[in-house]
Amino acid sequence: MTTPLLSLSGVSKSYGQIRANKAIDLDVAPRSIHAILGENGAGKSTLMKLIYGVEQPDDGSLSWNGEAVTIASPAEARRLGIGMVFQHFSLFETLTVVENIQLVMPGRKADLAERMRALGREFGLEVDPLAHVHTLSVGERQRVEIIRCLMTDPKLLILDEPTSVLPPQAVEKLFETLRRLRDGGVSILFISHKLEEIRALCDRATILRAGEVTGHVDPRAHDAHALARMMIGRDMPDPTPAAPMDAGETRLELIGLDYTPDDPFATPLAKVSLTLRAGEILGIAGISGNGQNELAALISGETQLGRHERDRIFMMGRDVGTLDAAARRRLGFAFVPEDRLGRGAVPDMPLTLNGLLTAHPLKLLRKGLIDRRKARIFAETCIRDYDVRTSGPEAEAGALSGGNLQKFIIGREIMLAPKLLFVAQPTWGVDIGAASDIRRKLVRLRNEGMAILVISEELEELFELSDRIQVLHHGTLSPPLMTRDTKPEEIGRYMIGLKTQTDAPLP
Ligand SMILES: Nc1ncnc2c1ncn2[C@@H]1O[C@H](COP(=O)(O)OP(=O)(O)OP(=O)(O)O)[C@@H](O)[C@H]1O
Repeated sequence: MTTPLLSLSGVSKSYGQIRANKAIDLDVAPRSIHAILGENGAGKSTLMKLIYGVEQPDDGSLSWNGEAVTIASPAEARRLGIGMVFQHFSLFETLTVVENIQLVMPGRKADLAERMRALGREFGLEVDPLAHVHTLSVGERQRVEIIRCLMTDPKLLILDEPTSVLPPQAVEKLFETLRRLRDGGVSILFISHKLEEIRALCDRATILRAGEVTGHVDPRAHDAHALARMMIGRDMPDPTPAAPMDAGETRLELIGLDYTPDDPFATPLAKVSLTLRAGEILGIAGISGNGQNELAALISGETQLGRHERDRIFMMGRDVGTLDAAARRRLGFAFVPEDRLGRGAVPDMPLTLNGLLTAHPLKLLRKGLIDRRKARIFAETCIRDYDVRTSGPEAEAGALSGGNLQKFIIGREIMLAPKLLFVAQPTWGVDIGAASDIRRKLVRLRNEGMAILVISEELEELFELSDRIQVLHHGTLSPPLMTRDTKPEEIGRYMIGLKTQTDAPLP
């Protein structure tokens, strides 16, 4: 048997009472693409942090090419030949690509640019080294991050949910790159919740459940259902069907909304119109960076229109364009932002107080003071009903795994029983079991008469959820398309701009 490139034996890590990794054994073979699979909170990120030297194991040992090692820091990991591409990019927008590389790597600009181009050609990672980062698409930024790692000549590359930020075309390209890297002698550890992707890409998979390894398998030999069962220990439920509904009252209306942001890197919006009624889910498709953030800020009230701008944004029949977020919430509006830790929650506050952030109108305050008992019951209910895996309501939001925090925030907003719910990327980073629960809940709420607006980059998700879909491209919105009469390819044509706002939808 060939010596594994990396081998973990009996590795454990606890955070206080939580045993995030329990006696993990893992061998990563040379020249392999190895998936790490598991529900939210199963311990995947913790394991990667141990391998990259961000955290130290409490117990167990690691070996690299057959020799025992201690990886005391990320710098040490890089010296060994371990690179990590993070989910959140860490590039400076106003610098060029090569200037960003220069920050972490010695060398003349011209030489670095040449090495970048050579790596780009070899691995299909084309990016112009002289381009400013703010002009790059998400896919290109990710390529820069990967190139930056490759310049240190790693033998093992760790990618934490790299596809969650990419449009479908870019995913295929990334896979091509990863296969070439493997063939060139690099091993890859790949974390993803998307089982079909793992089956298409990876030669091996290790499955974690509640911090423990529950299996090492060849993912190509099992279908997605079987993998899901190993991960969550049960079968996936079927989706809830949408009940036929009569058109209800209009709860959200945008009429010819134009918006020119102050930020030169933001996307202006032009003539955006949509109507959303009670008992309906409207999906907004599109590749990120086409105005999603700007539109979300205008609808949520984070951005307000100038005083002279009237009759552009209506909620529950009221002109709300100039109202702030709190005033819109008082009308029965609730919002789950895409950015969970920045806008959705305060990381170093316990869940009880994070619940209060938006749920205080549910009489969780008494004479201006927090009613601790009620606030606690609210957080406990949310944790129970939305299957948030955490030590309890006093846990800090920042200590939850990404997917579990998402479940808490969605639960908190739904518990407000809003008339109009707006969810950006409802299942980002959420495992497949929890994602299907969230979708079923949204459809049930729609069946009960809630109006729901969903922004998502995942077409499959929008097709499962939405009654109608509109596509955002370069700050303009396509006409509404009835989901049941529309094929994904047609949405795809709007996504890349082959069809435009003024083209009539197909009959
Ligand atoms: N800094 C921390 N402090 C306390 N608990 C933590 C910390 N980091 C992780 N945990 C806990 O360790 C467990 C494993 O978390 P981890 O982030 O490794 O899961 P994950 O499998 O990567 O989940 P996800 O798919 O949601 O990202 C969770 O219960 C989490 O709450």
